[in-house]
Amino acid sequence: MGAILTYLRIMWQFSPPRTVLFFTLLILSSVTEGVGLILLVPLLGVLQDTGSPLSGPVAHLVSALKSLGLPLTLTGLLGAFLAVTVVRAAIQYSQTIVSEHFRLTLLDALRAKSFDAVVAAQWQWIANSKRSDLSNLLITEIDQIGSGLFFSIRFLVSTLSILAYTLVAFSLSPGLTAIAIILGAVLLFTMRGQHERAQRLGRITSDANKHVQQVIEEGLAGLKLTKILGNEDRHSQLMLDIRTTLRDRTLGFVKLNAATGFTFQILVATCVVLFLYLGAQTFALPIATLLVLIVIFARLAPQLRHIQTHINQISFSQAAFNNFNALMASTARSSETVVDEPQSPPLSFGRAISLRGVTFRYEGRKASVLNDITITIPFQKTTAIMGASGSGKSTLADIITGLLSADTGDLYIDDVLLTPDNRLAWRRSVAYVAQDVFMFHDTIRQNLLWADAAATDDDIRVALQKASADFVFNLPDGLDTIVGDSGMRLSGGERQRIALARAMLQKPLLLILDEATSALDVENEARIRRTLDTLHGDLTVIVIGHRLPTLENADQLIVLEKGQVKSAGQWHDIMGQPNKH
Ligand SMILES: Nc1ncnc2c1ncn2[C@@H]1O[C@H](COP(=O)(O)OP(=O)(O)OP(=O)(O)O)[C@@H](O)[C@H]1O
Repeated sequence: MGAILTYLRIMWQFSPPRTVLFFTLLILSSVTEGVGLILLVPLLGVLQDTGSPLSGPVAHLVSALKSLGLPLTLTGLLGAFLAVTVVRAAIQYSQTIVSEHFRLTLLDALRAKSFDAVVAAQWQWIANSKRSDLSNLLITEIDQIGSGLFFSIRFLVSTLSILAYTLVAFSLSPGLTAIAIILGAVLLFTMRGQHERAQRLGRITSDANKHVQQVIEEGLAGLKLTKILGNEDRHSQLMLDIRTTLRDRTLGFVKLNAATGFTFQILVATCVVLFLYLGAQTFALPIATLLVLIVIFARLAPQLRHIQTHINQISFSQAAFNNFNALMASTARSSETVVDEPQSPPLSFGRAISLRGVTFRYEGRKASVLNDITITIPFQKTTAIMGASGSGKSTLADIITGLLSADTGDLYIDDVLLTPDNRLAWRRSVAYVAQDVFMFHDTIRQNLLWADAAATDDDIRVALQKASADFVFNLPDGLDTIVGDSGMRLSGGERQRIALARAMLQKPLLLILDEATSALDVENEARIRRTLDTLHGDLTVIVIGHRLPTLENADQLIVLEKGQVKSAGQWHDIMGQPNKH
């Protein structure tokens, strides 16, 4: 019941007017259903020509029909019955469309909300998250929530129908209906163990779905390694195991639903037989009333069974809903508190970027990765950062771009302290090219336009030339060449040069190259070096790397060792040899 209330709350929070419309249609549908049923009593009376006195709501309805000028003949009553049925069908038609539209837009909003929450989370949260769990939540679990919503709506439809039938039955035979209500309540109570089982099955199926997503994503991403190691069979076996687990879980739930339906059908049929026997023998009801009660019970029985399976389905979807809530809570705690409007201008600077006593530790790690870093990156100069693998160079770059925030210490852009409020504005001034280049499965042009959607072909040409990536123009499809998954159809060096061109299109104030020339051959590395030379004096550049040729033209060299600045100064002071600048 708690889950249904939760779904109702979500519906209300999403759109109060649509919730009101949905419930209005639901109530109208039940009322017309009840009226149609009550109409059957005089109709059957006329058919049988019993002339037995009418009482309760039947009498009220008949006098209402009389006052409307409707003759209480067979034709008049059949006409009224047909009219009520048509109205009910029209209401049910609208109700189906309204509720499905409501459900789908609500689901869409939940998907967008969770995706936006992930995008707005701090980089460290994103880096620590399991990609496959996130995609499972955004695709499969949201679909599960959609099914929970669907069955909550069906539950409400069935409940109101049952209510309408019960009210009509009560007006025809209060004693008999009272017995039916008590028996119905006992039935529902005895079945509650099924709901707990459904909830448990929902939880384990949700875990199995996560695992499937992980195996599929990692399997596809690691296919090259799989083939080289000859591990195709191992991979297929892994997939088979997880598919079997998922199939067994799903089958378990199907069996649970089928068992619920089986038990319920028998119990309900027994009750109906009992009622009709009591109605005819003990309560001695007139035949018209008895016939209507038969119609009511015949309709009531499947509705009761549906309600059971609906509750099972809703309980099953509970795990997905809990995961969604956990994600929203976790992203809310780790959200970048950005006051800055996305359209505000990039944060500019004209003197230096300064880090003062910056310390940083990754969550779950005992030791700090960066310790008391105090450095200055001068405006329009080139700074090289060197250090052994794991010394903290990339982490330092992430702090400078504002992707990570220091645990202690400050980052100043000229005299402006970097805070959550101006972090986005600062990031718009920074271009970052990493060793692993990310590319969309799209054309080279679209990959470049990601940096500046308004760039013209001329802008693109200039950027490609600057980045020594004019090989693009020799490709058969030129800018319209599809790069493949993550740029797989290009060489590592080609990807790096396109990434550099993309950074150029951004027209940044600070360009960070994090091992960005590691995949280049000597000739292309020399060309990039020449590009950097032409940018020298116009752009502030940070080059992170191990390879001396790319670094040696820097104005300043910072050497990191185990997260600390080992030395900082001019190249020749540290390396004992002169450079060009
Ligand atoms: N997301 C993370 N969570 C936990 N620890 C991390 C994370 N990213 C990096 N580290 C750890 O932080 C340390 C510094 O990593 P970093 O990538 O900054 O080093 P680096 O100097 O750039 O190394 P390389 O030259 O090999 O790229 C390493 O010990 C690494 O294991």
